[in-house]
Amino acid sequence: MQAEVRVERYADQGRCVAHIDGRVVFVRFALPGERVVVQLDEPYDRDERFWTGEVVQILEASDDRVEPAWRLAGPLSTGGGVGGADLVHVALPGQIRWKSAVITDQMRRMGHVDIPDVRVARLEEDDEERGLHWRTRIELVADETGHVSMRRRASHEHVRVSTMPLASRALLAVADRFDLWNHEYEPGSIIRVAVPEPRDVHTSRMTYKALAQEVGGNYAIEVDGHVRSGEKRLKEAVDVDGRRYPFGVDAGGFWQVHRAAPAALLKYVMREVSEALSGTRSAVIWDLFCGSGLFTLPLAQTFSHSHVYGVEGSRTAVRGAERNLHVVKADNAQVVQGDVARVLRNVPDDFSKPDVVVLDPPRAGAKSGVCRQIADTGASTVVYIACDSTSLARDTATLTSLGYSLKAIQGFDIYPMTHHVETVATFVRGRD
Ligand SMILES: C[S@@+](CC[C@H](N)C(=O)[O-])C[C@H]1O[C@@H](n2cnc3c(N)ncnc32)[C@H](O)[C@@H]1O
Repeated sequence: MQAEVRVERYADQGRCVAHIDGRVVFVRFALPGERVVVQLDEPYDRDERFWTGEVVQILEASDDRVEPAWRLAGPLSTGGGVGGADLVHVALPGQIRWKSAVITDQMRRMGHVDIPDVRVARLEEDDEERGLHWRTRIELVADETGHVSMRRRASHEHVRVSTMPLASRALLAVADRFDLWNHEYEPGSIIRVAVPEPRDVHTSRMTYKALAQEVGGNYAIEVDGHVRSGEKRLKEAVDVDGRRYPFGVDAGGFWQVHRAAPAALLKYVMREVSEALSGTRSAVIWDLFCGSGLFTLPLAQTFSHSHVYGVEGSRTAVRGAERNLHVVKADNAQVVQGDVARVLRNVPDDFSKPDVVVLDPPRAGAKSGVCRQIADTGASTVVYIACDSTSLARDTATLTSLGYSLKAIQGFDIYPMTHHVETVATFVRGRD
């Protein structure tokens, strides 16, 4: 069924809200203010509280609308549907407005905090690259002929691809060198490519050949979790405030995907922690959900008279973090492997009263139990890095009910062309 609607406002998951006969419809590839024709997703049961659908025709376009720079990721009706870029129809400034509106709305409605519109920062070089070429990691699936492909939404169809416009230029150079797009794999296998960003060159000005040379052996092509080419342990470097932090990261493990995200997030987090600790010579800092130590290592090196207590669930990431700390001789940090909630029940006395807690949980957030454990320590500052603003808003409501107030909040557009956004919220103990 198709229907003509006036699009009203942004919703979650990259969709906008419209109404048909009083019923809510969540519309993909829409923008507020537009008049569009929507194809409703099947089945649209009469008893459903809301329907979902996708724009098939634009009758009145928003000023924020652009021609998708990656057609395959656009609407199904124009040959798209492969996913991975659900805001590809929106100009970059419009994407920022969208993300700011979503974070602000969720924080006000679910977090119950009275805040001005949240600022969302764009990352270095995204303007020049028009929001493309930022992914240092991609995942593809081999289609029935064995070629790399992406799955088309609402179908079992795999679409063979011959590039991936969100992939960094260094990654595309490696793909080119190995003729990834024409290679034949076992049908159904998962191909993951990871290429740390070369740091001392301007990648947009280099040929693929020169870039592949610059990358050298520091890349991984994994098939079903096994490295077929390159290195199992990748070398990442993060430059912040004139200092370079080196990290070894497992090829299949977690690392911030946007090539400029580690530096942007680290710079901001370090500033928040420095402010919180100003005048304190020796402190205890917790880094929960610490991965390979993106925050743990710089915190330990910068606050060398303090003790940093990291907690991480993945054994591989913990081993990586320990090795990373060892390489820079940061012996004032330790990383404990285990579920955060469980580990926090038995923290050694010396570290049980943190001054500052940094936490960077997965999409589901920290949840009320961990928020409570943090609040029970009496930590004066909590720096919460969130990849899901709904979870952040829910945990904000918990933290504020336990005596914290929101001191600062900023978004980072580390996932251009998608509805995803990273948010960093700083909470301090006590009321405003
Ligand atoms: C968003 S990542 C952040 C990692 C790190 N801060 C970074 O930026 O590289 C979340 C991390 O939490 C870990 N994790 C997820 N659930 C966990 C849990 N219940 N307990 C401990 N670690 C967990 C994951 O393995 C992952 O490394």
